[in-house]
Amino acid sequence: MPRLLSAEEMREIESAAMDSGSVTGRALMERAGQGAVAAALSRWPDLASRAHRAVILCGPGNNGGDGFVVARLLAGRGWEVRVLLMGDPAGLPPDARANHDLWAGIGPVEEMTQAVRDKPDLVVDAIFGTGLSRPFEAEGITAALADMAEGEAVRVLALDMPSGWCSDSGRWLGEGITPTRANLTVAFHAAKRGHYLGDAPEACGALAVVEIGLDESEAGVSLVSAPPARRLMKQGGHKYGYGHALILGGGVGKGGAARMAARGALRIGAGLVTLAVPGAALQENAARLDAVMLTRMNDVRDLAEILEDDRLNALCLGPGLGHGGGTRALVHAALEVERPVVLDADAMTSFEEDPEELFDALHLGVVLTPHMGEFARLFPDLAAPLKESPEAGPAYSRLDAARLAAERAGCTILLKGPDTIIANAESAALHGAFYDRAAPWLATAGAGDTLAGFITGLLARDDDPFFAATAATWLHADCARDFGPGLIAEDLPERLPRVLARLA
Ligand SMILES: NC(=O)C1=CN([C@@H]2O[C@H](COP(=O)(O)OP(=O)(O)OC[C@H]3O[C@@H](n4cnc5c(N)ncnc54)[C@H](OP(=O)(O)O)[C@@H]3O)[C@@H](O)[C@H]2O)[C@@H](O)CC1
Ligand SMILES: Nc1ncnc2c1ncn2[C@@H]1O[C@H](COP(=O)(O)OP(=O)(O)O)[C@@H](O)[C@H]1O
Ligand SMILES: [K+]
Repeated sequence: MPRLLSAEEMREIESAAMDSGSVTGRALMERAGQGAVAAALSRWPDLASRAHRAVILCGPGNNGGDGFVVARLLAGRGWEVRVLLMGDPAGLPPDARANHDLWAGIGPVEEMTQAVRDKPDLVVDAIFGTGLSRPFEAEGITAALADMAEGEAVRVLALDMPSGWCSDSGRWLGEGITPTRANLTVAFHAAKRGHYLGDAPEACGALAVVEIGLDESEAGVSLVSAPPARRLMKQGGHKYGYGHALILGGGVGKGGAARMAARGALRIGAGLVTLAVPGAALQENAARLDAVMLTRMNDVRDLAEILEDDRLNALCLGPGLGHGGGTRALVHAALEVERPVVLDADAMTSFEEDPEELFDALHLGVVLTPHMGEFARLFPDLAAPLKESPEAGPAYSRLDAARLAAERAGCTILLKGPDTIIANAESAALHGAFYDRAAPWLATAGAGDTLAGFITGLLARDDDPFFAATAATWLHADCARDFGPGLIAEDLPERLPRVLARLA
């Protein structure tokens, strides 16, 4: 899986390479500029066909240095280039200063003021990249940038990050200021976490990652990619070899969520799936189910009896289960048998008065699948800082929140959203439904229930919770993308065969 870096990890990789003597900062900066120009011309071939006009906004650090390189390269292609600098050239770090001086031999460096007015073909945002450490206060500059960018024909190219966005958290660091936006963001060496978190991906427009000659490393968190097909296919054997998932369902008229979860578990390859519902709801469920089996479960005693069959090796509680003491008792009974279990929706919310009661009972085989609202009920202190405007970068992120929650809960947490985070005590991974994996059709009722079912099905197949959660998330988004507009949650399990066949 590709790795997503924090600003600090990126700096460590750069310094290690420079200290080893394998590369200089100047060479890295030159390649960054070259990569950015190449990425822009490849995305917008009309810009490659003849010379155009560019305005380049350079900041006081090395991001600004990249901007000077881009200015020089475009001028070399015959472009008319206007360069504006925020701050004093004397304060630029050495590599940026060197590139400033090279540019100064070609054209003027204007002072960046709020009064920039222009309508170029390309605006290059090289104000701040990974070094943004304080709130972004340049309101006039962002307004000028937005003004220049207005209109169909103008393209905004952001170097590393649209300025003002925190590259660690994907959060906007300019409270009260209209956020910057780009049409294309070019990241150097590796994508940063902020390219896949919060609102930043939308602000980035498209994302291109360019090589600047640094070695791959194990630093960072994984960006979830396609799961290996061999772990998802069936290789002969008996249905019990693929496990038996038990999904708990709600009462009369409340069974849809659990039925979708059950169908998801079966489609993803659990050998057998049984839905357990109160006696009064048996008939309506029987009318809606074929391959999914049905059993009666009126209360926690019934559940304990059902669980005496230890072939039921993965459980799912939450979708449509109802809120309150009855559900809490069921969750305790399910956790006591120490089998892999997904706790979703009502199974989490039922503990909002006393989350510790839940945490005390959790074990390593559990996957909690909250969306942000549910997360805030179980981990109010970890969610609260995400609602406040960050004061400095690198800012606290959803990734940080999910990791801390996983540590506290002692299990795997899957924090849902367009940026889904999967974390346990050892690892974290991020699935970004952005760029070429956008799946906005997942914003539909019941999408989360099917995801819970997908995870449960993989747990029944004996996959470990972290793999089950990451693979299910990827498949879930792929089903949505494969279906496209018009998607409703029932469609998700029905798309799995196609998605799985393509992976095979
Ligand atoms: N190192 C390399 O070799 C390579 C680096 N590369 C490029 O460098 C970028 C990282 O460079 P960077 O670390 O210099 O950070 P950058 O984003 O330019 O900003 C730092 C400057 O902004 C200032 N500042 C911060 N916040 C502020 C605020 N709110 N308002 C006002 N000022 C603020 C801060 O001031 P300070 O906090 O130090 O006082 C400092 O002057 C990276 O994104 C990539 O583009 C590539 O070329 C590859 C090779
Ligand atoms: N805009 C979006 N882009 C990508 N994925 C999304 C988007 N909105 C929601 N999702 C995904 O859809 C699912 C919704 O789950 P949830 O909020 O629990 O819905 P429900 O409770 O209706 O089942 C999650 O997996 C979430 O990651
Ligand atoms: K930038």
